[in-house]
Order: sequence, then structure tokens, then C-alpha cells
Amino acid sequence: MSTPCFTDAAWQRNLPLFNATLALPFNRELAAGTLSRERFQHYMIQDAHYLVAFGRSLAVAAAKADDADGVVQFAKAAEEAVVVERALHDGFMREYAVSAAQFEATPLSPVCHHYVHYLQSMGWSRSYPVALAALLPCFWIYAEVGRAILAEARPNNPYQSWVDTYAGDEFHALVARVRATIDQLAAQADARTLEAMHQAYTDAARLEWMFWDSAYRLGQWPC
Ligand SMILES: Cc1ncc(CN)c(N)n1
Repeated sequence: MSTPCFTDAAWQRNLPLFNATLALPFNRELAAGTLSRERFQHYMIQDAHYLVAFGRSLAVAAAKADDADGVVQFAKAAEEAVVVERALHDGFMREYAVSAAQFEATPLSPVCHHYVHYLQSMGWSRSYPVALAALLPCFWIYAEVGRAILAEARPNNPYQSWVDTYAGDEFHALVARVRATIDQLAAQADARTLEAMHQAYTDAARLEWMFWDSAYRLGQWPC
């Protein structure tokens, strides 16, 4: 029997966590279209903050890439995170009348703060393959949550544009390219690096769970 590639192995290791993510009240209510506007707005503001840091971490990965293709791949992914994904957020911000000033004045929630600092420290301090493994759940879990929710297809879902973005072919093609690069790097990695990649993936997948959970709870600093 052939050994599974890194990304398939990581997916299998973290399958219970993915199922728990899909089952979160935030995602159940998002799928049903019944999620409160207050919770979605909280999520959107936090996520718009998150995307800037995510883009920055991708740019650091681009700088660390060991070949020209990697530089271009992650520099483009950084641009897409900041420009394309945030365009989706800007649409919701306009709909909810959240001004730029209100957005800027909203601090990062504790979970968002932890997640962005995690990604940035992985980007700056760990090797290229390990930093990429930490970034993979940000792509892949969103793509799979998007597809799973799309399959439930509820009519007149106010969050349909969110679902369509992450369930869409373009986003899935991006995920496939990131997985391919990571699998190539993993195929050449030693056992220690591979284990660090698995740990980085799991830590980020947990933070994805926590991000949605925090949005549902309207997470804030206690004092
Ligand atoms: C928290 C989070 N993780 C991932 C994604 C998808 N790039 C996102 N928009 N927000």
C-alpha cells in the first residue's frame, strides 16, 4: 500500500476536528441562513482584520520560497487574500453600514489576535514547509466548509455570496495548487520537519474552529 501524501495524511489526522468545525452553531446557522446579523457582522470585522495578517504571512512565505514558482504563487495568494476576499467583506460592510472608522476602531478579538500572531510567528520563525503547513487550513478548511454548506442549498440565504466564494471553482483550484506545493516539499522533508508540519496544520485547524466559535460568542477581551 502506498504512503498517503502529506495533505491527505493531515486531512485524515484532523477529520474529527473538521467535522466538529462543520457542526459549530456558527456554521449550522450560516448554512440555514438563520445566523444573526450581529454574529455575522462580528465575524466579518474580525475576518477583515485577519485577512490582512493572512496576506502578510503569505507574503513572508513568498519571500522564503525556494524557487521562482513559489515566490509567484504565494505573492499572488497574498494579493488575492487582501484584494479578492476582502472585496467580499467590503460588500457586507456596506450592507451593514460598518464605516471604515468603525472597522479600524474595533480591536482584534482574543482569538483573532492569537490566530494572526500564530501565523505571523510561523511565517517569520519557521522553515518554508512548516510555515506553509500552518497556512494550509486557512485555505482548505474554508473550501470544504463552503462546499459542504453549498450542498445543503437553502434558498434565499443572506450569506450566499460568502458560501459561493469559498465553494467556488476558483477558490478550490487555489487550494489544489497550495496542496500540490506542500506535498512536493513534504516529499523531500525529513521526519522531524514532517512532524512539525503536522503539528503546524493541527494548531491552525484548531484556531479555525476557535475563530468561528469566538464569532458566535461575540468574543471580546474580558477587561
Ligand atoms: C479565519 C479565516 N480563515 C481562513 C479564511 C479563508 N482564507 C478566512 N477568510 N478567515
